[in-house]
Amino acid sequence: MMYHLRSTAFNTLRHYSKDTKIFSDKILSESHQATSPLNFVLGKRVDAQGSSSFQLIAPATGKVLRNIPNSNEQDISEAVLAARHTFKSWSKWTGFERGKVLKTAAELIRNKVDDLAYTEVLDTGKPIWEARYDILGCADTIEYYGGLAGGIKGDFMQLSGGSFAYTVREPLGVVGGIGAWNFPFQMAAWKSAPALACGNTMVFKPSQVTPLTAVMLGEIYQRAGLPGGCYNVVQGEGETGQILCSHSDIDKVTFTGSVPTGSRIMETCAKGIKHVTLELGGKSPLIIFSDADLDNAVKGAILANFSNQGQVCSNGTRVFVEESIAEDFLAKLIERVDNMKIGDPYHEDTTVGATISSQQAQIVEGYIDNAKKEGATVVYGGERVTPSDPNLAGGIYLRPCILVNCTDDMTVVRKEVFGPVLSLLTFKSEEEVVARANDTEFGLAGGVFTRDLQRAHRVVAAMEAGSIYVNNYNVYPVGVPFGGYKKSGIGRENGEDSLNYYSQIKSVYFEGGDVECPY
Ligand SMILES: NC(=O)c1ccc[n+]([C@@H]2O[C@H](COP(=O)([O-])OP(=O)(O)OC[C@H]3O[C@@H](n4cnc5c(N)ncnc54)[C@H](O)[C@@H]3O)[C@@H](O)[C@H]2O)c1
Repeated sequence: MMYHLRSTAFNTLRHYSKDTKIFSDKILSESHQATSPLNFVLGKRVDAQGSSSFQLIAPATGKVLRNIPNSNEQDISEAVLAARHTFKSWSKWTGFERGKVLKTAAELIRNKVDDLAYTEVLDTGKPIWEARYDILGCADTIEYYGGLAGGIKGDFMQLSGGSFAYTVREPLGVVGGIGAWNFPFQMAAWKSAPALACGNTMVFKPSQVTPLTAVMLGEIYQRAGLPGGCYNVVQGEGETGQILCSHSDIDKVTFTGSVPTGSRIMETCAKGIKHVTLELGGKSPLIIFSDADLDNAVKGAILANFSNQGQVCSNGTRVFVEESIAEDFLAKLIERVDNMKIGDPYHEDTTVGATISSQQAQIVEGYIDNAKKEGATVVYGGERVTPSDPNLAGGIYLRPCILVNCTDDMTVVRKEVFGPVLSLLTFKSEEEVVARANDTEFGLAGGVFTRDLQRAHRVVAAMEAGSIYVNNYNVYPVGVPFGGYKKSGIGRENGEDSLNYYSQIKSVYFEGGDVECPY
């Protein structure tokens, strides 16, 4: 994910600069984040008690920032207990009152955007303007759910003889949230805002790779008037996530991450018959017909592959280009990608920051090597770049990679790479390309570039995916639902529909006459 705003706003933000402040704010942010406790329970930062720990490494520099203890059963029980206790009162607030808190939080996020963005870069290595963009999008999302909260309501049905029925939309209880590392603040915001709007409370576990900004969101909610215990954070690796999902007092789990972890979480939740929402991986197709506006198609392909260092779940990494324009498309694509600036993510003009970790970089490079063995050709990039600043020597910077001579059966074309690797495939007919586009276990997103309206609608109708873009890619305006078909997930986030996944319906029958009983 995820760009919420229209592209004009995107360009404005891209050039918004506070260069002179960046360095000092960055240092401040680093020192604060290196020492303060990172669990958040009952409205306060607290240290976890677990005996094992993990390292927090800044992707931009490769430097170890600190060790963080894994939250153990005791830590999780305390957080869940706090959430359960506060649920009793929070769920009785009116939707309008809950909405006011969310709207205040959105404003506080906007006021704190630089601090949040610096910290997000520390965690992720993404370019600062992208981080700022993500954070402002989250403020919009939280405000959006603040607006919806007051309108959450049930139905009324008049029945015969003076009887009637009504429904009440009630919260589920305590929600366990688990996030991935590519959009850390967004995971916390997209899950907590609809959950809180419905009257639930939450215990959120960010990815161990990016633990910092989910806690800052807790402090913002607190300042906005959210009662302590409504939103709690526990830090830890997979084992901590497992304990959270298995806790008997968790009513629902909302998860973003890979398919194998999602499958394990679903299994765990099945034992307790818990509600579950899964936002999982993808291998999405982007189809470019010969009548498309070529410049826009090239821009779309870049948005579909290379933002956030290619670490975007909805990326359209299988780029199908109609054979007759493939050569022109490739030439324009290479020219534009060659303008991308790789380096210090804190610089406003950087467009490719650091890959999240050395392990992830090795996975990406493994896919590229394997693609070459299977017959693909690297026509651009794929190699490591060493920035001139020695401070960045420990970070991993990968040049975006374009592969040609690809076939549908290659590993790189079938598996989610989660890095900046575009596979270019060609096609001859609409029927052929739609069948090939759908030939995948995933169904998160897809795109089509064409000027032919009827064809656009035909292709959209035939594509098996949860989000489809026509003549653009990876745009996520606030309010538009997001989620996957097939193995890409269950449920939807971002949009009114999300409220259905954080609430349940109570139906009430009221008898207006005497009881009719045949016995
Ligand atoms: N569909 C979406 O909205 C979306 C968005 C972003 C990322 N993703 C997907 O996320 C993946 C990359 O993220 P990742 O590497 O962090 O994924 P991951 O599955 O390795 O980890 C995700 C989270 O699950 C936790 N976890 C690991 N094992 C667990 C267990 N047994 N029980 C409970 N929690 C456990 C991790 O600690 C982490 O917080 C990609 O597949 C990407 O497509 C999907």
